[in-house]
Amino acid sequence: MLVFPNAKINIGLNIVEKRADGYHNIESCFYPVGWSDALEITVDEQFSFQADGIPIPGGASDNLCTKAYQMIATDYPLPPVKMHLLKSIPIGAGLGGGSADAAFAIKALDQHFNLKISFEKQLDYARRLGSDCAFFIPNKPAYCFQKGDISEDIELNLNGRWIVLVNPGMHISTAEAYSGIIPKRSEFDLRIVLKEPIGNWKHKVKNDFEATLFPKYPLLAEIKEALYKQGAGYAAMSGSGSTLFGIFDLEKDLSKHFAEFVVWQGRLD
Ligand SMILES: C[C@@](CO)(OP(=O)(O)O)[C@H](O)COP(=O)(O)OP(=O)(O)OC[C@H]1O[C@@H](n2ccc(N)nc2=O)[C@H](O)[C@@H]1O
Ligand SMILES: Nc1ncnc2c1ncn2[C@@H]1O[C@H](COP(=O)(O)OP(=O)(O)O)[C@@H](O)[C@H]1O
Repeated sequence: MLVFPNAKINIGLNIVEKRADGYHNIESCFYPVGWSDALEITVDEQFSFQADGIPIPGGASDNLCTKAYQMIATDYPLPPVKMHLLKSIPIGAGLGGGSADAAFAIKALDQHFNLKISFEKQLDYARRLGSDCAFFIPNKPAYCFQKGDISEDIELNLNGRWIVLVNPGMHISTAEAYSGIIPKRSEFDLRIVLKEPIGNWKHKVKNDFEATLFPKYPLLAEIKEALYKQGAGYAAMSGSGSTLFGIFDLEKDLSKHFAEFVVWQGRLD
């Protein structure tokens, strides 16, 4: 079975408070984007995990795909499989690529082996692998809160708009990014602000990681500004960085403009 785990962006990311378990409660709109990996799962004589494409830190046993398989195999009679991942989504980039791989592995194992794991149980498995992971089970625009692992539907439809993602290549660790944050209550209810026209978002829809990461990595702020100069209706950093995104009304090829970086662009759907 072949699946294509896709990335997400965070449209607004408020870090509201530190929790007793050391994690942070957040409020964010998660939105799926088309930048994807490819994950193939086939029955084999013994379990193996192989990755090609962008090198992934850690070995096969550390990979979230392996962890997803082991977790499901503890509860269900799964045959050994070969998992082959073609990695394309940049790593440590705020795009949730590892979480997407894990969630798509859960969904693919369920479907391929007809395990009939309920939707709620798939969410629970995903939550055990990472805070971002549950979003990728339904994989549709959502308002996510608590650790980012609880969600409600959001009325936000950006279908047909053009998105440009610019990844300058630095790997920012999520844990390190959170450690520099002083949490605070959000000024605006994201669910309400996102109903306003996109042109109103610039000063209201904020990613709290920008305030600590932009001074440390000025290039990130420069790319965001460049996206606005190119006509983005809204531009921001995704998650804990280092990817910036710009949302445009009309198709705009910025691959040459950002030639020194890794760029993905396409239509939102
Ligand atoms: C910042 C966000 C925003 O969507 O995305 P990324 O930038 O990683 O894509 C997420 O909150 C990242 O979620 P995820 O990458 O799944 O994080 P996890 O593996 O659960 O946690 C990694 C580390 O980040 C910190 N962490 C994570 C989530 C959270 N709500 N509070 C935290 O403090 C913890 O230190 C934890 O040990
Ligand atoms: N399949 C995977 N793809 C990417 N990273 C993975 C994967 N499995 C485990 N990891 C680990 O997760 C870390 C970051 O995950 P990733 O989802 O790419 O970043 P981010 O949290 O910024 O979205 C990597 O440094 C890597 O060690």
